[in-house]
Amino acid sequence: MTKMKDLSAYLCLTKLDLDYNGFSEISGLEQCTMLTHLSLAHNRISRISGLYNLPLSHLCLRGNQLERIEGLETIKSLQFLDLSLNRIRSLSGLQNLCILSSLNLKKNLISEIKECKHIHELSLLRDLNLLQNPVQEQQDYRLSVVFLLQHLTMLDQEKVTAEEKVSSVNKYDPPIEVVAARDHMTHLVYQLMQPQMLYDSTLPSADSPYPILVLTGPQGCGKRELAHRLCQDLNECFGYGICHTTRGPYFGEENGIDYHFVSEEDFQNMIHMGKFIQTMHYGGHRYGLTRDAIEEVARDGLACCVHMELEGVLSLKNSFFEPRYVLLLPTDVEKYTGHLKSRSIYEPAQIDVAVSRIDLYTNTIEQQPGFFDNVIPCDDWEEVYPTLRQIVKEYLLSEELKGENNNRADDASTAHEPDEKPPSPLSTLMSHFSATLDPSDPAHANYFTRIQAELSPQKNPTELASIRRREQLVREAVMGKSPGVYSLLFKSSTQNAPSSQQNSDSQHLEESRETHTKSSGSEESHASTALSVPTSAAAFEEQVNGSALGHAVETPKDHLESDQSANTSRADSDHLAAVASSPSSDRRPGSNMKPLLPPIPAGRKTPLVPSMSPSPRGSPNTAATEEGQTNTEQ
Ligand SMILES: Nc1ncnc2c1ncn2[C@@H]1O[C@H](COP(=O)(O)OP(=O)(O)OP(=O)(O)O)[C@@H](O)[C@H]1O
Repeated sequence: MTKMKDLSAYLCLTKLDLDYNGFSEISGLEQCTMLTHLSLAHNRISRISGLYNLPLSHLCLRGNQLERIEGLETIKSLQFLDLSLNRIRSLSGLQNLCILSSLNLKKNLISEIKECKHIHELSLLRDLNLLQNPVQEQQDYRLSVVFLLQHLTMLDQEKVTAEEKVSSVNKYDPPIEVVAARDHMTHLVYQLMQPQMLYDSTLPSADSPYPILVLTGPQGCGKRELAHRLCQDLNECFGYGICHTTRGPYFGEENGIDYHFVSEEDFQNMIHMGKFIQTMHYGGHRYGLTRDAIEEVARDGLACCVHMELEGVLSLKNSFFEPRYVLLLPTDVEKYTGHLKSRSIYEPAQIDVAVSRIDLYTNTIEQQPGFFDNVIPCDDWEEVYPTLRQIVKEYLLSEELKGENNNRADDASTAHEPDEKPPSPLSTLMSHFSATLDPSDPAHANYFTRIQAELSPQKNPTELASIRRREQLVREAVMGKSPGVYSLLFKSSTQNAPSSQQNSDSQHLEESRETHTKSSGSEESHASTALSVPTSAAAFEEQVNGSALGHAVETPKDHLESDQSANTSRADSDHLAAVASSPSSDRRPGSNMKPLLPPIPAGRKTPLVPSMSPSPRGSPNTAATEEGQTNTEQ
């Protein structure tokens, strides 16, 4: 048949199959108000019409000459639609079919993934077939469609798996945790590809994490100013960690003070050089915290204070650092918006983003109690800084007091208890940084596993030797026989700044070679060296020489002498430093062999091979020697 007949007389008709005819038009069905199933497959229909208000639930127009989807808007009851084997290019025309659950568009001419936007709102759509359409050639076609149509359970006759759904979301709209994990992974991989360095300055104590204070919160909440102010105010304790950014400086900002302003290309290169600990995209620019930025502060014997957005915090939480996080949260949106406007540097869209991100922070507080160590509402600018200062002071003071008590206790009784250690400002900060962690919190599991490992009685002979030596010196200090070495160590002075592995190595060599040479030495050198713990490499040397335990029982006098000897003439020191840093030097048996991984003191998360190559910041070895510094071994 080539023309449809008038079927008005069949009012109760529910199913009609007219496949394989020659119809070019749909007609004669207007009165069939009970018709739910209609099949007109393999005809010559080029336009959908004549179906107005029919109660169809199943419609098949397979194998016709359709070029567009039209005339279906009023068929609200449609659930199964087969338009396969046509010439359809767009999915427009389907958007009103709110209970559509199955759509077959196999063998059509759909070429763009973006066509899915027309069926994006069809929340009951479960089965979509786009097989043999040009769109299949598009890169990541399946993942993109799964992402755009998240209710689908079947795509192209294949089940959509849960893994596919998760992957698609992680690819196209990753949650911030995923972004942070990827960011961390990227930097870790690039870092591992570099010659490895031991960053002694961030490990002033093997027992505590290096203290970092992170001020976080939405853009323009004042955290940067607060960080600067805190570092000025408590400059005995904190140094400002300068991040890198690809954005240009605002008026009044200075390179190397507010940020290191770098080009996109430089930033990218730095990523590839494994410089960053974390990075983040914000407002079309990149921001990142480098290992060197932290090192710079740590070498001054200070805790590092940085500011960053939530994504940065998440990324940092994946790293081996264990900062304290203080959230500065605007609670009065109007006031916050007003403040952002008054800065006159933000576009309205930027302000909207910043304001909308408040929810990110509040949700995090609600969903992950304890995620931030402290939350300070930052609506009242007069009050914020004193509050922050108070919190930080409380950390410091309470720990200082605790430290004093420990000292006294040490004095009175711990001469026989070598496990007690007196605190230093930085170490008290560190101990506080670790003191309030909750062991039941999975976020801190890693930390506690590590602490557990550190508390383990199984220490190797070298570690024992190191611990005993420190304890001995501490007892001396407490009894007034030597200066308060712990308090001297972390003062903001270059004299006490810890040094690199290579430098420590050379120092140790110097000590070991001149242990019995008496020469005059300054107090600083004594203080600094007295605190030393053998470096891994030095420990290795001790082991090679079979003298690790010998060191363990060496007397304080030996120490004094070796410390003094460490401060011998600069020429000697330079020479030894050069020898120590020279890969070909014959400084210990087997030193001409491939470097062997020495034992790592407990508490180090990353086993690092001491590098013979100069540090990116210039050879700390040389620098330290030039400054006539003595070394603090870790
Ligand atoms: N390394 C980093 N990682 C994550 N976020 C960062 C980092 N460095 C800076 N940020 C944050 O990126 C956002 C944009 O920084 P930018 O300096 O451009 O903003 P701002 O307008 O000066 O606001 P603010 O006063 O909060 O710094 C700020 O919230 C800032 O704290």
